[in-house]
Amino acid sequence: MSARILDGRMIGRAIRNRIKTDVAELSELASATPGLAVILIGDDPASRVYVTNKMKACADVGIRSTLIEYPKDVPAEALIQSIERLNDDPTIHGILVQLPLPPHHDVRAVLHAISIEKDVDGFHLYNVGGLVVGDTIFSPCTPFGVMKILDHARIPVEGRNVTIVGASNIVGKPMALMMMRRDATVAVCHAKTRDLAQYTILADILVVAAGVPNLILPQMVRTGAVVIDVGINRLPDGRLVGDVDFEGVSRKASFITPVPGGVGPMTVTMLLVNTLSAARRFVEQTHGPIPAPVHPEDITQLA
Ligand SMILES: Nc1nc(=O)c2c([nH]1)NC[C@@H]1CN(c3ccc(C(=O)N[C@@H](CCC(=O)O)C(=O)O)cc3)C=[N+]21
Repeated sequence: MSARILDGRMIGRAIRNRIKTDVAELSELASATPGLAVILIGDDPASRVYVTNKMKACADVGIRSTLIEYPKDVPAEALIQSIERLNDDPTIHGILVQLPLPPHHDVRAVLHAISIEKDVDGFHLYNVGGLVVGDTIFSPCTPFGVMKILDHARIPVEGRNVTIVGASNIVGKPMALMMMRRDATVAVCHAKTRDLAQYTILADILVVAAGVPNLILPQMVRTGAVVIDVGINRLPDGRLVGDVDFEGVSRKASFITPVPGGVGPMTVTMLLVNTLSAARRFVEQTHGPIPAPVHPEDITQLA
């Protein structure tokens, strides 16, 4: 068997085209151009590249974005004040604090200063809790992007065995909740899991977000499985690879996401989706209901 490639750039492009239309419509209808504020603390070059890419993606669909930079030793109070100003700014609909923060910063305190209505990363406790009970305002971008990839390829989730490798707050745990919401049977594995293969081999859908190159080998994957690789690892030779042995596993899986060009571009796309959704919400709260977007299916919904 040779797996079909789930092309995150292509799916992302299709969604971004629709966002572009919706952004233009919202700008015209309510003169509210969606606005995203990105806060970057410190001088991590990788973070800078990610932030630049996100802002470029915003520009492509007509979302205004503002970069606010702080040195790594910015006092906590200054940071919180800056976030509070953005919370009160009617031209800003989404706020993103680029992670990881430099050491010594209290990540929780920073994330929880963000207004839940502007928390387009979905990292605030309220939105995490919303995900648990099924009525979140914003879903975290990476697992949200994974769901959109599956939906786009019409891969059913209900009743299927989903194994998630990685239990982080930003990928593994919210991924598990989204899959449970769709009536999958979910196993979550992590660094302390004994005999990982015992769980991965059961998976109809395998989502890997561990940050370990070649963690998933062909013998660990069931024939015909759908394999979603969330890992991003930079090898010493400069190559970017996921957590899955792509060559080997492609021969066994029915669908597979590549790295690069799989989940990564979808993460950025879902940030745009959440920012659009935040702007719509703002307009509705200040001016009352707005007509539904032109598209029959609401891209901002988790489904
Ligand atoms: N507050 C916050 N929100 C985030 O969403 C967030 C964050 N902090 N910190 C870092 C991680 C990582 N992340 C990625 C986004 C896009 C790609 C992406 O576009 N990847 C390309 C390749 C990019 C490259 O060449 O390096 C791809 O997979 O094709 C990857 C990773 C968002 N993150």
